[in-house]
Amino acid sequence: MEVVIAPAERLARIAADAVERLLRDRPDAVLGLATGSSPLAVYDELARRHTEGGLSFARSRAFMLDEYVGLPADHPERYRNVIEKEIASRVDFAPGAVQGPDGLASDVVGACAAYEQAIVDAGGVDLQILGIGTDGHVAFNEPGSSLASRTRIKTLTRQTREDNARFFGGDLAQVPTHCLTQGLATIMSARHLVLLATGRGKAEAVHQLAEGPVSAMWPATILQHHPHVTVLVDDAAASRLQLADYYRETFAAKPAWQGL
Ligand SMILES: N[C@@H]1[C@@H](O)[C@H](O)[C@@H](COP(=O)(O)O)O[C@@H]1O
Repeated sequence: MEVVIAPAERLARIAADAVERLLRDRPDAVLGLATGSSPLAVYDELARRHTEGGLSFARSRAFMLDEYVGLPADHPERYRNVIEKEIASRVDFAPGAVQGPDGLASDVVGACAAYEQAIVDAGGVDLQILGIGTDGHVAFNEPGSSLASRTRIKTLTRQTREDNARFFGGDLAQVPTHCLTQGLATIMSARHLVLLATGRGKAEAVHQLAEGPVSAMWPATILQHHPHVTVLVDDAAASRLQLADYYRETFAAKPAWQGL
């Protein structure tokens, strides 16, 4: 696991560099897109590079991590609509190239199995962008999630619903109680995981992710078993890392050609 500590604007550029390097090398690469506020600056940077630098997504495909259950198709907080607004509509993905779990499916089990199959049929995710919840969840794999889980329905914790109430006018009652989410094993199947976290509120989760024991109580800790993980954090999110100095020295000495 590589931990990079840098100001938030630089983190977004570093993540965008990894996406750009992948797409220039393999234009038909498969991306994994996350919602939440953490990746927004990365999406801004990618949209800018598309407009100003000719970075093309036309041959690529993308899979979303998760989706609320039951939000109407036109609800602005439905993750499919959030991803459309924040990145898909700002670049040149082909129609239908961005997929997400169907939070309105009547056959939930079938929809989750179909989503897993769609990812496999696409050849798997090459680069997965991730955020992390304050309780250490990734996608919507809440504490207690099976470390071997696949896409399925989950009940959201009160903590996550409170964290996300800000997107629903601060009204907890408007936040859905359930979601469909890629499982931890699904996420672990992606070839490169790039996780972004900023702010002191994420410091404990980031410490557990990088330095804690692997445990379902901090679901993100499963990433310690992945061979290619990049954790991009600002000073505040890094404030509880025991090995922060080592991570800083290592990244400062890293040759540019290595990329992430
Ligand atoms: N399902 C999303 C996660 O994918 C995201 O990582 C998390 C953190 O969000 P933020 O980046 O806004 O802190 O929020 C939600 O729960």
